[in-house]
Amino acid sequence: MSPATSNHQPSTALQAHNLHVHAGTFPAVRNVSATFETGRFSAVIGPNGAGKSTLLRALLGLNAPESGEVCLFGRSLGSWSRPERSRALAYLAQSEGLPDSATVRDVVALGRGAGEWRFGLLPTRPWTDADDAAVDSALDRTDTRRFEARKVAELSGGERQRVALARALAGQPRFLLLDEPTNHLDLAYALEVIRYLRCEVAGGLGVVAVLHDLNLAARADWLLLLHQGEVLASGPPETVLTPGNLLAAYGVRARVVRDADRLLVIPED
Ligand SMILES: Nc1ncnc2c1ncn2[C@@H]1O[C@H](COP(=O)(O)OP(=O)(O)OP(=O)(O)O)[C@@H](O)[C@H]1O
Repeated sequence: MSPATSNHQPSTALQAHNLHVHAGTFPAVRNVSATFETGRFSAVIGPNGAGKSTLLRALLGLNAPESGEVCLFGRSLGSWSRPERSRALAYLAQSEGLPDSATVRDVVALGRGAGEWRFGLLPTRPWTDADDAAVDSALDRTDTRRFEARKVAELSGGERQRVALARALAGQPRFLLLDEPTNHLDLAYALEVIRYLRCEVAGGLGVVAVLHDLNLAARADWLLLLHQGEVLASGPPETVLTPGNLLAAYGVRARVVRDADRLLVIPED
């Protein structure tokens, strides 16, 4: 192949190729293909039971597909070692269990593998200044440094969510996959989480977030709309959040209006 026709660009994406995934015995994800880029805020949307969480878990390698493949940076996820994979892909589950008696700083340090020290396991490598710097940076970027010495038990739900985010960021992943990160958060905290994620995306992180609030999803760069386990639409918000797609996916009539630079979904039912 001549240099002009060869593709020397390394892939920067997390990709699903014709993915079929079962949840239990139920075919929850059916023939899904999608490309999630680094430096892009992608949101997975769709009604309850559409297969969003199942897809997210398959992208993380936590659910093995029945058929199809997940590739990270052009390599099948199955060929990545577990430590390699968990360094590249961070996950924020719907309700993150954080150790109540630990301090915020100790919890964020767990994102660097500090559990080995904290829980008396055999450390596989020494703790370094670079680890401290990564913890400091994650605390600063999530505005949690000011309560780093407090115990997790003393935090509000919104503060806990930011600490969980800081823990994930401390590991310096290439992708962060989040399952309903704004669940149980009030409007201000929800917007704040989206704002922190947007800053990380500007720094090159790939974000893939399952979101139920379509007006928050409208702030993403790219959307994947699932319906009954299949892709109903994908692309920039203005091409996905259309009255026709919303009716097909949710069975709800809605107007989609543009306010300044933002889309707003207004249900009419
Ligand atoms: N262990 C299981 N056994 C059988 N069916 C399951 C199992 N887990 C999930 N399902 C089904 O798979 C489908 C997809 O579930 P999934 O949790 O991926 O959907 P979701 O889009 O994330 O839903 P929600 O928005 O309600 O969280 C649902 O119909 C669900 O009932």
